[in-house]
Amino acid sequence: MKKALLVVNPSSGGEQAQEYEKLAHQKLTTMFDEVVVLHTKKAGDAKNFTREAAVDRYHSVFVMGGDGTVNEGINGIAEQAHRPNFGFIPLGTVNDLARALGIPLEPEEAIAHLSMDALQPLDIGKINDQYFMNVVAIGTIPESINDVDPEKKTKYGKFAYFISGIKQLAGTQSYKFQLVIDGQEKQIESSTLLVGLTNSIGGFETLIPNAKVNDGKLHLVYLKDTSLLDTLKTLPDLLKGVDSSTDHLAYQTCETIQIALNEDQELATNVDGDEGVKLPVTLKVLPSHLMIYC
Ligand SMILES: Nc1ncnc2c1ncn2[C@@H]1O[C@H](COP(=O)(O)OP(=O)(O)OP(=O)(O)O)[C@@H](O)[C@H]1O
Repeated sequence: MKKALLVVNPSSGGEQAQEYEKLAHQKLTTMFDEVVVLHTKKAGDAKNFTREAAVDRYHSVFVMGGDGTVNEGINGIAEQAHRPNFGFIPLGTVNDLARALGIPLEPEEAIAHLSMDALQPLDIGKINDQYFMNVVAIGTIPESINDVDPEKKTKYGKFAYFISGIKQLAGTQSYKFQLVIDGQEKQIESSTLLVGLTNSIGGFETLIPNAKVNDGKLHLVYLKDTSLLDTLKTLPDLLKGVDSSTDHLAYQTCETIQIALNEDQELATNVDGDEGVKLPVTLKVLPSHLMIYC
């Protein structure tokens, strides 16, 4: 008997949230013998619900919500011996994983698009004890995103991130990072460093065009900037999409990376759009760790 769990974040999806839930439930009942629906009430619920479903050996788990809910859903199953197939209906403002997988951004279309046969392996990343599916960002611009008021983020979406990033540029500060990339030590100075798993970062779908969802690689991009003028020089290269190092940006792929600050400073990471752990961090890729409905 095939059993599925649908986790719904009722705070995502606006006025039509209930209608989307009804449609998703109807669709899943055509695919599975039993469908259990659970609603989140707070941060951490989606992770707990999917973890319990993995322990109970569900065939598949689905989440409806923004990238935060998708990240939690993945964190719930990533460490389990039995990992149910994972699916999601994007209801957020950024939806990077949906963009990377070509899942329709329109919820009704995404629901109609779900099929038992449309499954593919997905790489996920691990940062210290936590999992991510899109990006770990560190430095001046990500710090400013960590400070965006969650209500504004929901209301203005990508635009809020953009404005906060631009505002922060005025006070660009570079950091001296100590990196160990696949065992090789490297000292760099940069305002902003990204480790991506997919081509879509912060809603910009062509930022790392070569990053495929199951290429078994982490994609490291960092700005070679130490002043506002340097930062501005990186923008055309960033907007074009990063597929090689330039005078202003560095790009390389790897499987593991350790990131620490050289000096005695505190810096938090941003993991899949939400504030994450502080440096130092160790990141690694878990190739094809999950099967995802796409
Ligand atoms: N019932 C609820 N009411 C209010 N907030 C909730 C509820 N359930 C979960 N949450 C919060 O929603 C967060 C996740 O939101 P998520 O990122 O999925 O949606 P979003 O903010 O609409 O999307 P995006 O960030 O892409 O715009 C959780 O971390 C939790 O804090």
